[in-house]
Amino acid sequence: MAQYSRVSGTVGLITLLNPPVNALSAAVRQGIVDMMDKALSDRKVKSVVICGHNGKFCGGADIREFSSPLTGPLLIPVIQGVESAAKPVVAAIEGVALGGGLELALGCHYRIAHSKARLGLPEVHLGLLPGAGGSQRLPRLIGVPAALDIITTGRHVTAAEALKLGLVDRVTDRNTVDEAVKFALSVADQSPQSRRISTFPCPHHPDLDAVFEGVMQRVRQRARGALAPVACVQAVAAATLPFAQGMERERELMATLFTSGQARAQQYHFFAQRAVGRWSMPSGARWDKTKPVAVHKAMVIGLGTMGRGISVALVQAGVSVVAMETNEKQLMDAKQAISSMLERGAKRRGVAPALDKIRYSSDMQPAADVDLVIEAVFEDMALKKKVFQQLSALCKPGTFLCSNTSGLDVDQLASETRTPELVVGMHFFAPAHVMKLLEVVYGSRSSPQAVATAMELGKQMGKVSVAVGNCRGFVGNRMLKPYLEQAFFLLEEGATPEFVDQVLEEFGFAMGVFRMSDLSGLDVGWRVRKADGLPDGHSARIRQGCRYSPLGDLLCEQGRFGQKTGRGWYQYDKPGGQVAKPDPWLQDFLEKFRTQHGLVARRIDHQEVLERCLYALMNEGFRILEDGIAAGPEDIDVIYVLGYSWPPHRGGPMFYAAMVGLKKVLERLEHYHQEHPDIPSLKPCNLLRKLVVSGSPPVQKWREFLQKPQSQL
Ligand SMILES: CC/C=C\C/C=C/C(=O)SCCNC(=O)CCNC(=O)[C@H](O)C(C)(C)COP(=O)(O)OP(=O)(O)OC[C@H]1O[C@@H](n2cnc3c(N)ncnc32)[C@H](O)[C@@H]1OP(=O)(O)O
Repeated sequence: MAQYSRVSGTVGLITLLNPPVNALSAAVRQGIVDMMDKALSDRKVKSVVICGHNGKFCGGADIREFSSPLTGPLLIPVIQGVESAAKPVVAAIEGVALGGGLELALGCHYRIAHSKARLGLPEVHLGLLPGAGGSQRLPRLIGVPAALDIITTGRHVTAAEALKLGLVDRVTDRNTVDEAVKFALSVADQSPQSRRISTFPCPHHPDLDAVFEGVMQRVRQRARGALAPVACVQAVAAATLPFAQGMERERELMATLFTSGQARAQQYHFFAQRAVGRWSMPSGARWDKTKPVAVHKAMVIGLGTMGRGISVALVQAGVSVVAMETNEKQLMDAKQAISSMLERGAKRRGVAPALDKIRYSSDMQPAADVDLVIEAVFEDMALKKKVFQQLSALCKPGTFLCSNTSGLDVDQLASETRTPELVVGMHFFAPAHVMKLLEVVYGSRSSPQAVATAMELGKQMGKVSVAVGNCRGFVGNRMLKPYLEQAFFLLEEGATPEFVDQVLEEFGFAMGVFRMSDLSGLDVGWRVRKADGLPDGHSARIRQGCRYSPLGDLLCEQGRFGQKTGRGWYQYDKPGGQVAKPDPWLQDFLEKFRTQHGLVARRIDHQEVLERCLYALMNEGFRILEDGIAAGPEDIDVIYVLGYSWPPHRGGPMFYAAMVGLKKVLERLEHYHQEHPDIPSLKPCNLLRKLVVSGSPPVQKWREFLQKPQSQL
């Protein structure tokens, strides 16, 4: 809804009221219409101010309403009503003006923003475009290139930048509503006619065609098959037409996006990112019943790539850090690398680098005086255990002990300490100061407070933290295993790395499975597999009675560790080179391998690559839910979109399974399992069967079919 009052004698003040972000629900839209009528019919009122309740102008259209039939007045005529008002209307922008919120502000005749306000049109992240006139008014106000940038990236603009761009008329550090009221008084006698953006011509640009062409090319490259970014460019292109025609084009494009599965997927992802914050543990402990401990000082042990990124992320979150590394050369290199990362980050954010927040050590002693330790040494259980033993002896009571591990048993590490309840896994993703995902892994003895503290620290570091149970590979890497496995089997059966990667990249992954393996290094998984004992000789393709592909191991034996060695599944021009080229050596190697093992190469098509890789991965996701390692499908989907480059416009693997149809996924898995009975990951899991028998409920209902989560090893 919206509230109305008359202030300073002649200013009608309309306050949008829909906590927490004053989203433009049907009631708010109706409120704007009613309160505008009131202000316009009140003869004492000479000008109007629109503001938002509780320091937030407006977070945009109410996204929750998108999934049900529309009620109440439409946003476009509501904004047109504001723009065509005969009395000047001023938007008082505090907090955020996003999406429909900014579109409403663009319908006002003046915009006053608080210096800390953020403005933007982030609809592209929801699979949409600014469809309430935003794609037509913004370019008219600030020009096509700036509008294209804001609309296609969906980025938030600071008040300072907004002023520079001409998006707002004034920025203030004072009370924004008071300033807007003063401003409204000063313009009360002026006609709003010349301030209606819809009447502006689109500003001239010497080579608009080249601008659109360049942006469209960039957008298509980045979009990975997403429709919205392309539609955003098309909508802005229509701003060169008369306003009414541009609006019609905006409407057509919006209608296509609105009904697309992509918009549904991206809106699901929006809410899933928020849902994972409401974590729970097998004991019943929950996010809203557990208070995290504030972390002021932390120690990072091991300054390889991960330790450096973690240190930077902690410092940027305002935490004092002791960064520790025993190897002198590594320590020196890390100091330099961390300082320059901090300097670059500070420059980007327009602040001073917090170099004084970090100090370095070559021994463990400072651990005695910190609130939390993140161990980030090499992924080796014996080494990590030793570190945890030392920490247990050194740390003051109450210090949280966290391991940055990508899949090792957190319970084993905890058992090396006197305080297993204070031990959790914190699985960061490289580069740790950039990637948004954090898996927080609770062991069987982790206390709710340890989990709450790690979750909150992750949030403070700008991450989306997902609490997961303890099992090999946790959620992300556990699901990666059957996916990789299928890719290897497909090579054995006749596919090439280039073809498999092409299919997966067309699906929307940033990189296919083989390019990704080359980038992360083939030796990492090899070392883990060797520790488990590799099969050899005639049994090379069988492990524990099941089909096993030794291809990755054989490549590593040849010193082909991927991009860093210049050779892996592809060849590169030099070690560390970035351009992957098909390698004739590999082709020859695969042919010899097939001959040696009596395999006959067959033609493998696009559908088989997609189904075998993705359905095996999804099947493992169902198992993870069944085992209680993830509390719900949203947790898995957030992990895959934010950590494993799953395309956001496909929602995540569990959402995608529901989109494809659970029945179809089940049937295809049954088919492939019949063809390959020696591959257990293709055997459909019970939860999938149960969901199909129950009529394939939507993903939002799956939690009702899950057992209480529990830690399983
Ligand atoms: C017919 C269509 C016509 C016109 C086109 C217009 C389209 C749009 O406007 S689409 C919406 C565009 N706006 C956005 O994308 C903004 C989305 N929100 C955010 O980015 C953030 O929430 C925020 C920056 C506004 C605030 O961030 P923060 O303080 O970190 O809070 P949360 O993100 O946790 O959000 C709190 C709470 O509010 C819910 N919420 C936020 N925005 C919306 C919204 N636009 N509609 C509905 N609900 C919203 C959010 O889900 C949180 O609630 P839950 O924890 O219960 O999920």
